[in-house]
Amino acid sequence: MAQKSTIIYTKTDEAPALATSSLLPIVQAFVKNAGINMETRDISLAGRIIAQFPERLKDDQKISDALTELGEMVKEPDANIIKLPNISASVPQIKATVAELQAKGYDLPDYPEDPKTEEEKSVKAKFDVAKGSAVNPVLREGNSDRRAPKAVKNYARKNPHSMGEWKSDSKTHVASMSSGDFYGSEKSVEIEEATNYRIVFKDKAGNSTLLKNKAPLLAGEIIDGAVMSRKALRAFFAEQIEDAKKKDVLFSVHLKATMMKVSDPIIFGHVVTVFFKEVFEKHAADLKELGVDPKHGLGDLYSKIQSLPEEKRKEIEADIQAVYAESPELAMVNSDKGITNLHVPSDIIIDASMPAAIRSSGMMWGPDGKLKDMKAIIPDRCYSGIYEETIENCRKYGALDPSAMGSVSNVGLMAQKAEEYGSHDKTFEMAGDGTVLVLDDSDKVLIEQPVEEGDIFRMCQVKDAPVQDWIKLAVKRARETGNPAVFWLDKNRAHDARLISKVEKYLPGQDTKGLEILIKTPVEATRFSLDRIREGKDTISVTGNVLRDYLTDLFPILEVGTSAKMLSIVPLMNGGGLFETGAGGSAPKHVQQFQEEGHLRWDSLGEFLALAVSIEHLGKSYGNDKALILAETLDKATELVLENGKSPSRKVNEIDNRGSHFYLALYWAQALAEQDKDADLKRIFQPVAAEMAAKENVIAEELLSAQGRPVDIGGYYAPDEDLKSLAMRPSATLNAIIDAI
Ligand SMILES: NC(=O)C1=CN([C@@H]2O[C@H](COP(=O)(O)OP(=O)(O)OC[C@H]3O[C@@H](n4cnc5c(N)ncnc54)[C@H](OP(=O)(O)O)[C@@H]3O)[C@@H](O)[C@H]2O)C=CC1
Ligand SMILES: O=C(O)CCC(=O)C(=O)O
Ligand SMILES: [Mg+2]
Repeated sequence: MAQKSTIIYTKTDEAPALATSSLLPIVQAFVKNAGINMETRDISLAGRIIAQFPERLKDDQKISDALTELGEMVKEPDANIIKLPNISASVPQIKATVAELQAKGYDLPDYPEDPKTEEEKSVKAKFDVAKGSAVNPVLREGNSDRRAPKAVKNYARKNPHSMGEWKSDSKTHVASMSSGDFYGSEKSVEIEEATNYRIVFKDKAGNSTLLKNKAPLLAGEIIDGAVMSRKALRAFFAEQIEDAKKKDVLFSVHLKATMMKVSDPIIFGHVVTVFFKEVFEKHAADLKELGVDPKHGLGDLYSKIQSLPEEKRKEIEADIQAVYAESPELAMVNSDKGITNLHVPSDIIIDASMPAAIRSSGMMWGPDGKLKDMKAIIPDRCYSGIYEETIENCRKYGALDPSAMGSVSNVGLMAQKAEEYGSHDKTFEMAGDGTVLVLDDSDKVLIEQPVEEGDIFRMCQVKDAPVQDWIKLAVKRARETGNPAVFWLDKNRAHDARLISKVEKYLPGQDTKGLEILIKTPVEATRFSLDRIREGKDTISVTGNVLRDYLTDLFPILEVGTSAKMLSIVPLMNGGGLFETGAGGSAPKHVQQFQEEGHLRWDSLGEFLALAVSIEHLGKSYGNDKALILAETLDKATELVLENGKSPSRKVNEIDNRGSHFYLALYWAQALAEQDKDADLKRIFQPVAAEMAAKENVIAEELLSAQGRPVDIGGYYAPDEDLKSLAMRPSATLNAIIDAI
């Protein structure tokens, strides 16, 4: 049960987890004065794995299954959760976490790559609970409202971030399949009466295999079935490799293997084996023996061949080099370390990778460490057009101008595992040729798809209640802002055509008088929004779950430099609030910098914004006036952090994450001391503000002097809490003030 005065602050991974060690003690010291209890729940990758194996662990190693608990909590009206970004783990990340925990004395099993026994299958099933995007779909019991707050936008206009210039002769382009993809094969139905469905594969000989057992469907639910053809996909990759070479552009792949944790790793595996065809064919037997799985990338191959006799290993390495010599250059994730776009699937996450390239003149890093035009491979056509259109727009009109451009906010259909991002348990790689059938209780065929061996079949669902809630939220945002709201829906796509009918059915039930509400295909909507953005005008994008994800990185990165500065609210369908921090991820590169030189460039602005709305939600829900004042003053403090340039710098020996937290605390205390609505808060925070101001230089100095050398926090996925806290709270003077509040 969620308590009325409790806010849950999630403990996650990497940079946001480091930042939490510094920020949370400050926040707790402030909010307790409004009777708010701030508790943490561990949903980090390490925490999620540990929670799966209690029977193997000592009592002091066990942790409870916080994700399941929060998954229940979000259905209660009292829920108030601040959700920081967490790792959506690829298999290489899971293996690294297990190795780290084992070395720390946790008796965890190895990740079974190729489970054969029942025991191994059950172990793998447990790891799969923690794999990929395992957290967000569980917590997102509501649709999404993401936007750049006014203060953030104003700041960006006055202090525009760098933007790479665009040339009209840029060779950068997006390449997608022309047939055989999910887009081309999608079939969609709306369920009339509640029933159950099951998914069955019928082979050519008429033998049936049950792929998914009976699961419920509600009236009004939309379900889709689509297929990615293995043959068409591989032929497409082969063509594009040739074409990239001919055009002399970098070959790059952009997928979402974390959220699309079944389909996209398979697609990634195909591009790896087509690109390195000679290596995988010539050494097939050895690589099979070693258990190399192309779905995990070239990195997996490199690490597994280390156990081969030197001669054999060198032969394979030479064959890889021979492929490089013959092939187009690969886009690099880290050119210094030789890590390519095909090394690890979790390194090429499309929502962040495409906007980053568009911001850098449409270029990515090549093997020589220099920026170069690229071919962006996005195999499926469902959403790739938005990037092609944006690229085309920049080529035609030049880079966008952050000092003058408008804004595109988003209302995203996300609740109850909507659409593709809820499809993992309904996605299958086909074992043979035949037909996939989705059948209802009366054995009626809901969807039928012909398939061939190796094809990927995917079924998605979206329930009617979330769709209605989404339409309402769109109208609400249009009303609140006066901006046009555009539904990004493509009538030529089976699923979208059904959603359009729902929009047409439910919109008349809303008060839309005087509002501009449009429906456009994603490509048209991109053009419409970009035309407006160039005129300094704001537009609301109303999208499905995938475009929600893509657009809330794309536009923020272009508009304000990073999606970390987004306000990201999930009004839960049962009345509670889930407040996400920013729209980006856990920034692994920031941890690397912190470990090397003691500087954490993570910007906690997303946390500041989420905290303010969370505290405000609590204040409004329970008539807690002190909470309302804390929220209001926090927003003031956040604006001052921006205005006074107290955000983290990217460079060592300048203000970092910890310094920005100090200034937030100082400005927050000052705002509380200055207000006259609540005498208690004023009395408590006057001396705090005075002392912080008096000791500003000492504190700033203590924080800066902690930088400039390597930091050891006793681990990566499961760092030592004490070491982490020590590293993240290096100012004794500040700690004393905070701890005395
Ligand atoms: N909501 C969630 O839980 C999400 C989780 N993820 C997970 O995060 C991990 C990394 O994903 P990735 O695609 O690399 O995307 P990230 O958003 O983590 O990182 C991309 C880049 O964005 C910039 N950035 C992001 N957040 C901040 C911040 N708060 N302050 C300053 N800069 C920031 C950094 O740029 P620079 O390096 O230039 O400083 C960073 O390298 C993956 O495990 C992924 O699954 C991803 C998205 C959302
Ligand atoms: O859950 C994830 O893996 C990433 C989520 C994400 O990128 C987003 O919601 O913007
Ligand atoms: Mg995203």
